[in-house]
Amino acid sequence: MALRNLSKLKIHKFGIRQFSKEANLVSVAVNDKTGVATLNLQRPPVNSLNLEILSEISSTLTDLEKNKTRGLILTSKNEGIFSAGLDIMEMYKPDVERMKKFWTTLQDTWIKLYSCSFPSVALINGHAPAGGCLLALSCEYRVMFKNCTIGLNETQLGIVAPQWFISSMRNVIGQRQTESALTQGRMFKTEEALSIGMIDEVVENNEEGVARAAAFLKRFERIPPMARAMTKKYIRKETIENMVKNREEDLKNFVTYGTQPAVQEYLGAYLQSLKKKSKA
Ligand SMILES: CCCC/C=C/CC(=O)SCCNC(=O)CCNC(=O)[C@H](O)C(C)(C)COP(=O)(O)OP(=O)(O)OC[C@H]1O[C@@H](n2cnc3c(N)ncnc32)[C@H](O)[C@@H]1OP(=O)(O)O
Repeated sequence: MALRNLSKLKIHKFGIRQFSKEANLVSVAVNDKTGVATLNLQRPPVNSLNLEILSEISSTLTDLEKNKTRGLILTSKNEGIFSAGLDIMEMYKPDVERMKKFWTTLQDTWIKLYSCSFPSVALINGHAPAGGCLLALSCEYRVMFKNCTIGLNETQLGIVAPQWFISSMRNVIGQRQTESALTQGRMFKTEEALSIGMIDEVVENNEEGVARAAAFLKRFERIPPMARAMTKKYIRKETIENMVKNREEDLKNFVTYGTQPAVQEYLGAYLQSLKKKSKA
């Protein structure tokens, strides 16, 4: 078995092996022929990122790295929503110890995804606000469904995107577009995201999305993996090192800032507005 730490192995025809974690918040399918792993986010209802799903994504990335995966497609089982971003319940009226663990796990997940040696594609088959956008930006290529939205909307919630969120966006769309997008907390429609280079391709459906993601990964078939991985490492080095160097301070900032009464008020009001909308 290639991925020892992943449980519930099932062998499917066409050489696709399906893996699910015990808690089933993510599932992984590895194509035996190409070595490409598809990591599905599957936390109902909207793939919001809480401690548990982040832990699963993080440990899956470790397993994929150990098992010399040839490529990653990160997507959602819940068509229509890629990920609703960080689970606001982890930040609203938090238990501070859990809040720290949550943030540390988010940092770990980002470091692993941003620095993974294998090529990565986000197949954004639904809305991708905030933390969902961060996951997509951390991949090397983005393929997105029509009629969806993506962006770092933190300022709209009255919160501030951390430096490494900002860097992840700046490295894709540049300083000017990032400043404009983040100060407004702007969510981009698919076509707008394409026009500013936040995504690379637009697709009609899952079948086309998987094909386009696979076509991107195929570009590396004849590139020596070590040369590819080292080049990616050099290009992303500064962003990763800045984050790693400052991660204690980043954690401290998150807790201090996140627990401020004004921020709690914004988060509470935002949660209420989401709930009201879902009941309407
Ligand atoms: C403080 C330092 C910086 C911290 C950085 C934070 C970055 C973040 O990621 S903050 C999170 C930002 N996320 C959002 O703003 C997205 C909010 N959600 C949505 O816009 C929509 O839910 C959606 C477009 C993703 C999906 O819309 P849809 O109509 O399909 O579903 P809803 O009816 O809105 O939601 C269903 C259900 O899920 C709850 N929910 C939605 N998003 C979140 C979330 N991020 N965290 C927790 N819960 C969420 C929503 O309240 C509904 O709950 P109920 O069914 O109980 O009413």
